[in-house]
Amino acid sequence: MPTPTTPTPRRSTARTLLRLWPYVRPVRARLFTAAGVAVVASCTGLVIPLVLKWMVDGPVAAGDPGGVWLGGVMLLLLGVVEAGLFGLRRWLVARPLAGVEAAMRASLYSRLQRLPVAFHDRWPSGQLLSRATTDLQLLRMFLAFPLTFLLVNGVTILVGCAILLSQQWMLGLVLLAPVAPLVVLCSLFESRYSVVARRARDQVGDLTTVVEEGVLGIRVVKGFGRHRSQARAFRELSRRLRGTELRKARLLAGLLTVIVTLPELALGAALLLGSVQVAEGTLSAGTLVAFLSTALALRWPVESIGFLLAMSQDSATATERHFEVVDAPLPEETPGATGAHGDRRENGGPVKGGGPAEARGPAEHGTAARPPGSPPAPASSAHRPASGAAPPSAPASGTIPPAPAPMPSTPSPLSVAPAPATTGGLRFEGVEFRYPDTPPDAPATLRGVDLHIRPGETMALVGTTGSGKTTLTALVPRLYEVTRGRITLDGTDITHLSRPRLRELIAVAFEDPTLFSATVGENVLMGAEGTGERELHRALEIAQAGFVHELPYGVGTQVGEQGLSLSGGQRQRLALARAVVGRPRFLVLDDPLSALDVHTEALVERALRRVLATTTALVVAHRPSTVLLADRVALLSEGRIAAVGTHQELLGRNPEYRTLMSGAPSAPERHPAQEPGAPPAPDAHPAPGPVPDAAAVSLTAPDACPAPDPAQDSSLAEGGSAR
Ligand SMILES: Nc1ncnc2c1ncn2[C@@H]1O[C@H](COP(=O)(O)OP(=O)(O)OP(=O)(O)O)[C@@H](O)[C@H]1O
Repeated sequence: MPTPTTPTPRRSTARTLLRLWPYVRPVRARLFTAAGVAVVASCTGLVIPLVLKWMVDGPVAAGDPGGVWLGGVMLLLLGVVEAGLFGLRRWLVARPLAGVEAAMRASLYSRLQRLPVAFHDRWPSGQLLSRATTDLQLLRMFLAFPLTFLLVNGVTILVGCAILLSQQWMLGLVLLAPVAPLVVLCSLFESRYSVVARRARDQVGDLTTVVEEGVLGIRVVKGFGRHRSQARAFRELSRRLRGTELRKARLLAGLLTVIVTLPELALGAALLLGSVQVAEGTLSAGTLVAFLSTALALRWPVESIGFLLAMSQDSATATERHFEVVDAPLPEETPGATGAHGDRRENGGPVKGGGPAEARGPAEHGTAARPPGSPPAPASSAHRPASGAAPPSAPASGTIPPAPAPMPSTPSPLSVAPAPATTGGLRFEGVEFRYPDTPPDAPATLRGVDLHIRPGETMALVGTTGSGKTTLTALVPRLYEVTRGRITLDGTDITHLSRPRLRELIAVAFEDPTLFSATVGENVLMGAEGTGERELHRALEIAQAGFVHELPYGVGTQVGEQGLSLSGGQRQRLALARAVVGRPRFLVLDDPLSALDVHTEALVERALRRVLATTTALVVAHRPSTVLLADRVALLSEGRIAAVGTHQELLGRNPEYRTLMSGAPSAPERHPAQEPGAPPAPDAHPAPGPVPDAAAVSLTAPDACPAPDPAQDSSLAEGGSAR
């Protein structure tokens, strides 16, 4: 795929511009009519010299004032008609071309939304912004002006040349003599100008990136007093862009000089020759006047060719850049991926111990069909009692009521009965992941990750910074595609689910809580389309986001761009509310409480516990307090799951985990049995004792114990829960 630094190989200008046809097609009738009107208007202008010839050779020569007046009126009428037709052309194209620009922008934007995160990782945002704004403006201008006038002026020049030749073929040939050198010159200009035009557009994109970074990062720039270095970077890029624009101007000036000079020389020669012929009596004065008037009427169409070619080149470059994004391959959908219908739970999810929440019929769950060979559904996957579950009649109190009784139905994946504990839940099987820009000789970020989060279970994911936790969580909603292995949700490979379906099943709260320029309510409800006020308030309560009620307009308050008018902790709570508002079946939280104070964190944890009791969740955790939300903990180390167990188990037997949780700066020890990739095993040397914060950790001990999973490592099946 091309990137801003590796543009697509250049096609001819005409072929590149022809790619605009699908956008122009809907307005072709108006566009062709407008072009026809402009041709008529331009040719009307060419009739004026013929009327002049008639006047000079007729009424003027005969001293007939009535004829002269008649000629004058005819000239006036012709001028009015020409002006009126050009006005009509403008009116015809203005509205449809604004529509073409809007359609192109919409298609670009929709493509940007659908392109994989890996694409956005590689493309600077300024390059995309400039493609969506200035490039498209340029294309609209091209369709409105140069495209029409290339045609109009071409036809005018041809008709004009025919008139010249028919009036006096010898003078006509003199006037046409510069055509051959001009054609060669124009083609040379095109090849040189196209390179510089592309460079200029890309530099505009780079400049936009710097402006965007400077504006978005204004706090850092000011905080570190970096405005001078930012300004320097900006000036340097501006200087380069200026240089490129000057090069463009020089090329265009060179072309224009020749385009103006050669026809002027030819016109001078024709005038001289014509005057001699008039003097010799071989040419009438009227014919010479008409000839010169026609030649002068062709001056603008000829001289404008330089500008029109330059604008066409700029537009071809903009078209190329537009299609580099629009042609970028979308992530592949597995043929037959299951449906896009909603599976939002109205009555809660797979309630732990509260009944087979996943055992719901298609009437309740949409129409997704179970692929052949899907495992049969067992009676229940719940393995601990639901804590804090409210009865179905009172679901808005921050608790999630148990699911209704199973309905007899045709099974469908992820929407009916729970899969067996061995295959149900969220499972990573031999998952390997390598970022596209990772050098081939560098190790993959994730290397053979095997992890099973049982239905209804909460698994904490811990690991040193940069160990790949965020990367692993990003694979679940398919923000990136696994390089090898697979991820299953209740036994169904996520690549067999359509993306809308997958997004319905999984909610994610990222480490960096991005908010949009919208109201608080809109930001939260983004997590579940069509969800009402009640759910919104439930989600805000879970996330302990009561602060929104103190905002000037409550949930209707606009948050600034990227939510920067809110504190980090407030943004994080809104992001958490967004994740839980749709009562997702699977929840992926990337360190969701990192920006909260201890008091708020405890409150959020308490509410979150009730949500986690009804979902299958993977929670990236850096702190023991977050780890305690989980039933079990997985330690990610050097791209592999190095150990899985309860918090207490890992504290007892895994030195690396102990070090991580205690915050000790020393490098983690590693027992041979815990080499990366080795199956989790009990520590040969039991832990020497509680880590410094273990006592604090046990103070917030949980209210539920997960049942052991025989499918998991037997060493992990024993021991109590950290909760
Ligand atoms: N978009 C990307 N392109 C290339 N490499 C990346 C990208 N994002 C992350 N990485 C690399 O992948 C590795 C894992 O990053 P990741 O963000 O998953 O770590 P993490 O465990 O979540 O770290 P932290 O605890 O600091 O959030 C790092 O070495 C990082 O440099």
